[in-house]
Amino acid sequence: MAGIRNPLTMSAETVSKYLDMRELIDVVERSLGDLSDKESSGIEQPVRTFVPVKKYQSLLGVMPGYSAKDDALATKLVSVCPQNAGTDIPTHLATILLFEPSNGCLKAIMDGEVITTMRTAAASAAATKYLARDDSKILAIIGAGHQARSHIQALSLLYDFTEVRIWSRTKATATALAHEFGARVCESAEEAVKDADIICTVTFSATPVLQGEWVKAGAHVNAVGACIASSRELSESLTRDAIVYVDSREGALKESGDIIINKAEIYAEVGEVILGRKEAFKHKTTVFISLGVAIEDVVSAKLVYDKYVASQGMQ
Ligand SMILES: NC(=O)c1ccc[n+]([C@@H]2O[C@H](COP(=O)([O-])OP(=O)(O)OC[C@H]3O[C@@H](n4cnc5c(N)ncnc54)[C@H](O)[C@@H]3O)[C@@H](O)[C@H]2O)c1
Ligand SMILES: O=C(O)[C@@H]1CCCCN1
Repeated sequence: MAGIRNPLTMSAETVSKYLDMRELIDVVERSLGDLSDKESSGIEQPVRTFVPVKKYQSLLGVMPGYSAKDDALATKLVSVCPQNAGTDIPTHLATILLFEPSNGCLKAIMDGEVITTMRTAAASAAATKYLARDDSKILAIIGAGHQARSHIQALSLLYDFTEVRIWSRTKATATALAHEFGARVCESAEEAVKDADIICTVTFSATPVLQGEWVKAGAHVNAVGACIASSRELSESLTRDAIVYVDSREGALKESGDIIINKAEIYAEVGEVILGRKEAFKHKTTVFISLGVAIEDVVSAKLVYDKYVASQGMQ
């Protein structure tokens, strides 16, 4: 059995091999429900710590969590370095340490970048399933990085889109991504979101990239990119007029500029909707503010580890 003296090391390639987006959407959906029901699921998840590295305008995030239901204990260490954009090094670098909860032994050191990219899109897909209209046909993506790609992949599994539109500040990256998916590149964010049913904002922007006036009544928005209190992607008019859901109320009140700067009212955690305790309002304009929560990484890492161990015939 892998233990403190010989933890498994799992590369991005290995992690990818054991992650299937459809399965991940189900697993992450369940974890968000469990997060909103900590008493019975036994989730322990402090709000993450971000260490600012001002000299390089970067952050180191520490994201620990435990799920008693899954008996899974892990922490993610994630570097956020926007200045890496355009280089060979990604803007997000992550490692996940998975522990054996019964004795504290380190079981695995695994790449966290693939999990971060995929589990974030899986969380948005789970929220979208509850909050968007079932007959959604037009998907608009603002931003053209890793999250843009994984969001198109995840949402395309759930909806039969007739059109996928992309706008990004750098046209070349939008064009390359659009080419992969047969999507349309737009000249402005406003053009991209016009009449869209589902909109995802997946940028590093610190100021609003989506204005409420551009959004069709009844559309659903996944706001994924603004994860610190000083950044927001959504205009005040949008968070004021839409029904706002978050992944973690505790996290959003500390980390979400879309909530804090806009003085937005949180209607519910998406987990409360998953549990059937709060309404979904599929036909009204809805916003899911995703900050990313450790429990999504914990359950994803456990899934990968268990599948790997089973495939190797290990205990
Ligand atoms: N909610 C979550 O769970 C979660 C998880 C991972 C990443 N994120 C966040 O999502 C965002 C995108 O992550 P990624 O991995 O795709 O990054 P990436 O570097 O791969 O892509 C970033 C995209 O944002 C665009 N961009 C950068 N600065 C911008 C600005 N000022 N205005 C408009 N567009 C701008 C870039 O052109 C690029 O298209 C980041 O802010 C990241 O922190 C959230
Ligand atoms: O939840 C996450 O994994 C990321 C970490 C970096 C900031 C955005 N959210």
